[in-house]
This record gives sequence, C-alpha cells and structure tokens, in this order.
Amino acid sequence: MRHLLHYIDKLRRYAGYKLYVNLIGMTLISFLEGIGIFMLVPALGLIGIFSLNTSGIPFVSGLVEPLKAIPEKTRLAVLLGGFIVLITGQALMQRKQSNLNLEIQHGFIRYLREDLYRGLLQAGWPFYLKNRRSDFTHVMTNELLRVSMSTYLALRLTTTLLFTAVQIGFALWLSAKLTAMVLVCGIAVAVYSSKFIKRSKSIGDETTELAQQYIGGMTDHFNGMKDIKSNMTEAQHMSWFRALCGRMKHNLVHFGRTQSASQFVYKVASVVLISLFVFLSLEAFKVPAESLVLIIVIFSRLWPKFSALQANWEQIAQSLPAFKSLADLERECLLAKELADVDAAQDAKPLRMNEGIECRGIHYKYESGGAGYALEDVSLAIPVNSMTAIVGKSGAGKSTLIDLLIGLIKPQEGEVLVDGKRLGQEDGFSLRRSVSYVSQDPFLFHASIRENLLIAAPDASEAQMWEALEFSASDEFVRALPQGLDTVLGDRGVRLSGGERQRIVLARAILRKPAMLILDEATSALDSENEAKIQHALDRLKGKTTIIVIAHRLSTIRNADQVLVLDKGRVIQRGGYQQLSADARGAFGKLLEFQAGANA
Ligand SMILES: Nc1ncnc2c1ncn2[C@@H]1O[C@H](COP(=O)(O)OP(=O)(O)OP(=O)(O)O)[C@@H](O)[C@H]1O
Repeated sequence: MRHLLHYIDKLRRYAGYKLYVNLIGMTLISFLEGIGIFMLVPALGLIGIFSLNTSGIPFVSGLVEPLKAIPEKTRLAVLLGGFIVLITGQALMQRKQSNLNLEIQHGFIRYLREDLYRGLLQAGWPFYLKNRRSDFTHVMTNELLRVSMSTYLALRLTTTLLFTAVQIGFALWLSAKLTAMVLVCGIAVAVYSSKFIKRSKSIGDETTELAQQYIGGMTDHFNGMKDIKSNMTEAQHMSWFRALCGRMKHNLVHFGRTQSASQFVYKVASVVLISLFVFLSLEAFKVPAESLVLIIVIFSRLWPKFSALQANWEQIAQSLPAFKSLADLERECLLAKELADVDAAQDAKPLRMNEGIECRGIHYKYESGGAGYALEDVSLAIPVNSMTAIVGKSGAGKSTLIDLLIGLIKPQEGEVLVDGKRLGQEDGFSLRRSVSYVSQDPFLFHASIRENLLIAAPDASEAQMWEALEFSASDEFVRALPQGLDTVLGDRGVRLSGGERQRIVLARAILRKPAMLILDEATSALDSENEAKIQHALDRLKGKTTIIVIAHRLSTIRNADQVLVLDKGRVIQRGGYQQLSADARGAFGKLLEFQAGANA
C-alpha cells in the first residue's frame, strides 16, 4: 500500500496541474451523465409519456413550470433536444478527457521507464555484480507496465468514489431510509468480498515470481542456444518451459476466476437488493411511485459502480507485488548510485596522469561476509606510459585487479593512488574517461560498424576510423564487407567471428585515443599472424600510452616493461620479462615452461 501511494505521488509530481484537470473532467463527465439519466425518467413523465407526479422530486419540480409554458406539441422535441445537447456536450468532454488521459498515462510510463533506466545507469558496478541482469529486464517491462496501469487505475478509482458519493447524496435526499439500507448491504457485500482482494494479492505475488522466471529463463536459454543445440538438450528445456507456461496459465485463469466470482456475488446481491427495495418501498415505507422509480434508476447506475470499484481494487491488489519490485529496484539503484548526472558523464575531463597508478595493501572480497579474498595485500606500481603485463592462472584475480585500478570497485582495505594521490569520486570518473578497456567478452551493439566505433568517439573522422581499424588489423576484412563501415553487425547483418569481433572492439578502444589502454585477454581469439600485427601496433604505442595487458598466451607479452604474476589473489612475482623468464624455478618460469610443453 505504501508503494502504491509512493507511485500515486510520483504521478502527481509528473503530471502536475494536468492531472487535476483530468480528475475534475472525469468527475464532471460522470456528473453530467448522472444528471442526464436522473432527468430523463421524470421528464418523460412530465410530458405525459407515462403518468408520474413530479412535484416531490428535487430539481425536476423546478422545471415543471417553464416546460409547461412550451406548447404541448413541441414539448417532447424540446425535451429530447435538451437531452441530446446535454449528452453530446458530455461526449465532447469525454473525448477531450480521453486524449488527456492517454497523454498522462503514456507519459507516465515513459517517465517511469526513463527514471528507472537513469537509476540503473547511475548505479556503480558492484550493484551489477550482485544482481541478475534479466531481473532488470523483467522489472523494466512487465512490472513497470503493471505499476503504471494500476497507479492510473487507483486514481480513476478516486473519481469513481467521488461520483458514487454524489449519487449516494442524491439518493439520501430522495429516501434516507432506503439509501441507508442499500449502503449497509453494499458494505456487507464489500466486507464479504475482501477475501477476493486478499486472494488477488497472493495471485499477484505468484504472477511476479512467474514473470521473473520466464524472462530469466528465456534470456538464459537464448544466450545458451548453441550449448542447447550442440548438446541436444532441447527436450529438457522444452519440459521446463512447458511446466512454467502451465503455471502461468493457471495463475491467469485463477485471477480471472477470482474476478468473476466476486462479480457474481455483486450481481446476485444486486438482484436481491432491488427486489427487496421494491417490496419494502411499496409494502413497508410507502414511498411514492415516482421516488421509487428514481431510486431504482439511481441504484441501477450506482450498483455497477460498486462492482466496478471491487474489480478495480482486485486489479490493483494483484499489481501490488509489482509496485514492491519496482520500488525495491529504484531504492537499490539509489543506494548504489555513483553518478550524479548521466547526461553530464561525457563532460568529465580525461585525467592527465604524470607518474602512474599505485596500489597499496589492497584487500578485496566479493561477498562482504565471505571468507576468501579475491585480492589480498596487493601492492604494485604501474608507471605512466609503460607496458605492464598481468599473468596468472584462471581465478588468480587479474580481472578483479583491473576493476579496482579503474575504480569500478573499491577495496575493503588499502588504497589506489594516481600520481601519489587518492582519487576523489570526480577524479575517478576522469580516470575512466581516459581509459579504454577491452574486456574478455568483447561487446558490439546491433548496429553498423561505424556506429559501433562512434559510440566511443562521436567526433572521429572517417580517416581516424580507418586508422583505428588498421591498428587492430581489421581494415582488410571491413573493406571486404558488403557495405564496408556501414555494414550492420548482429542478427540481421553480418555475423563476425570471435577474432573479428575482438579486432573491431580493439579499434573502438584505440579510436578514443586513451591515456591508458587495458586489454583483458583481448587478443585471445586471434591467429598468430593478426596477433603479431597487433603486437607491432602496441609497440608503436609504447612510451605514449600506459598499457596493461592480461594474457594467458605468454608470447603476447614479450615486450612488456614489467610482468606481475598473480596467484590466489596475491602478487607472487614481479619484474621484467627477460628477468622473470630467466628464473626457471620461479612462478613465471614454470608458466612459460608449461606453455612451451603444451605447444610442443
Ligand atoms: N562477480 C563475482 N562474484 C563473486 N566472486 C567472483 C566474481 N567475479 C570473480 N569472482 C571470484 O574472484 C576470484 C578472482 O576472479 P577474477 O575474475 O579476477 O580472476 P581472473 O584471474 O581474471 O580469472 P580468468 O583468467 O579466468 O579470467 C575468483 O575466485 C572468482 O571466483
């Protein structure tokens, strides 16, 4: 409930005065509709369509004299004309109000989407280490839509309530006793029906859980389709999917049944009530016939509002878990916020490094309560414009060390210094702006090569792009593609081999003209010839750019100025390539020996 109020408040802040105009419009329309119906029956009685004494009916009795002044022949036409004008006016207002409705409703969805996406972009990297990516997709698609629709529904509910209150007012005026009786019955039905609200909420919990499993499972399956195909595990996946779809179907049917059960209760109650009404009015309270007609007209309009209120409330209750998911994600993003302004991220000035980066006594563990450190007591220095190679077995902590060096994660103990100074938050962003990082898992957008390159350097010229492609030994194959730089990569475009992807990503990294270039297994998929070309290109950068290379293939780091050997999160050896390789008993010497044996 707290979350629902939070989003109603958001809607209020988003839509401003338009929301109030809309709410007033909605109430006015209901009111006009009510008046139209309220007037019709007695007015028809007045002109003699059927016999009815109108003197006791509020409003209508005041119209009697002016209407009587109209010649009898034209009275019906005038009356019906007035009715048409009233309802047309109401329809016109309704049209305007529907348009405003659409504007606010879809604007609110857009507002929530942008707000959440901004929050996700503002969150720091540790937040992404903790959470499953498909959960973000789930909240940004299913849950966000459920929330925006239900927030709006909740607001409509208030106008329905308002309108219902006005109608109850009319009814009380006509017959307090009968209205009180209907209200008591209405409250009794609502109390009885509260079990449907509770049931809707628990169905909603299951809807959220199932939708999360659906999106998570689909993401995993499509990402792992090659594994599924090559290992022939289609049947297992199909049976998982079948079971999940069965549960999803059951969940939706259950909710539908809950709604129809509560509507059934309201329908039966309505017919019982109306019959009771007529009976008591005529037999016990001796209500005049015209008042009885009016009360029946009013309540035949009022009762559907009661059941609509119930249906709306069930819909909202079913969406309450979505409110919680969205609010929780927003809160977590806020707690993990590292970037104050996403749009100004580009404005951070790249850092000019004069001496280099240093780590002192770094300790880092992924799970704060966990036992093992990913990095333990790591101290090292990376001089500016030098080439440093980080080697070690899988899981030694190499990628973790890079994440710490560029400020993606913070050590629990120890510090990272740039030019001898501990970096503040803003300097950290400047450092990242001066870094180009090519990860183990090269990522290209589903767009043209040109667009993929320009993401990193929006102002780069065509010549600069070709220069970067040449650096990464990819100019030849890009020239051979059907549309060259404008060839679209991805599903509907050209598919690239692992090595080709790595080379395009490398070109993108170089195009940024970074002060520090970090290559994390960035050439692992290349053949020896292309790798040699990149080695030469890196050699040309030496002395101008700080280069950090992580490589399992030790031949690629032969020209490094310093080699750091990591094992189980600790630096166990450091020195020049020649110096370390000369020590056959050292850790690096053993790695070299092992690789030489493996290649023989
Ligand atoms: N997101 C994570 N959550 C928890 N533990 C992690 C996470 N990422 C890495 N680790 C753990 O931290 C340790 C160091 O991992 P890291 O990825 O830095 O090793 P690496 O040397 O780069 O390995 P590789 O050569 O296989 O890429 C490993 O024990 C790993 O299991």
